Amino acid sequence: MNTIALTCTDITVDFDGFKAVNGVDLELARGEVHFLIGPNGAGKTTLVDAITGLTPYTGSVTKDTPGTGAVELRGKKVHHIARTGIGRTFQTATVFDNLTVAQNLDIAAGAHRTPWTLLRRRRHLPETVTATMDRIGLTGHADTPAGILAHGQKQWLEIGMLLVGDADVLLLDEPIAGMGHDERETTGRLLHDIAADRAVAVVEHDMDFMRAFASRVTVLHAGAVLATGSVDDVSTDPRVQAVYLGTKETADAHTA
Ligand SMILES: Nc1ncnc2c1ncn2[C@@H]1O[C@H](COP(=O)(O)OP(=O)(O)OP(=O)(O)O)[C@@H](O)[C@H]1O
Repeated sequence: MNTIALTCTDITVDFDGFKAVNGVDLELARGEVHFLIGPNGAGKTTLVDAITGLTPYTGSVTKDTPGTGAVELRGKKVHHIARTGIGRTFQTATVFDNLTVAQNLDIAAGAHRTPWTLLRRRRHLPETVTATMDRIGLTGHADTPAGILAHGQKQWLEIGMLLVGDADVLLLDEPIAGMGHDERETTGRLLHDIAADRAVAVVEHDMDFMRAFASRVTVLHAGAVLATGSVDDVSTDPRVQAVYLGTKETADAHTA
């Protein structure tokens, strides 16, 4: 039985009267790669923004950490939320282009070190850095400046930076955008590898990737949850088919 790491209850984000997210309930469980899908404007990114503290909302988000218990995240600052173990990537990787792969990971692993010691190349990297580099397939690029990595490799580095920072709930925004077939497969396997003892949520538009790698799927439409369940559950749901076939009126009728 997978344990719940993050619980969103009745999340609503109101932009001057427009509810971009409208009463969303969502549970992310350890051991699962949970895909958040939905048409453009469905509210996926806004929901992630709310969870990570970038957007005000009503409702509740609780993070459950073994040994610590449940903590309410609403009202906490972005860096406090990150410190509870919630890590996020963006569509455009946010790595330090001029630093090497190893240095990027070392910095993410060493929040307690001073800026000078962070920038100085170390003779021995911490074990967590070398192990993570191996895990994300970048050991051969340890001394490569992150700025010249391929797009996919940058995404893997960013995921690695969350791992060395001890994130155990990962929220990834379109991690395979711009990747070729082999990179996608590698990314899908990496997501399942890291989800073994973490909760991983993936905002995604690529339905083939979702079908291949989702443990669970939540479909958002017009700010609300349209369906949640296994790939088969949501694929055969007439409301979901209606949204993706473009017959929005049918979906609205089903939701009402
Ligand atoms: N700061 C904002 N102010 C007003 N409206 C916003 C703001 N941010 C997002 N929106 C609107 O909220 C809705 C949801 O946007 P959001 O980016 O969360 O959707 P999405 O499901 O992530 O879409 P996509 O798949 O295109 O990235 C959209 O209609 C968007 O225009």
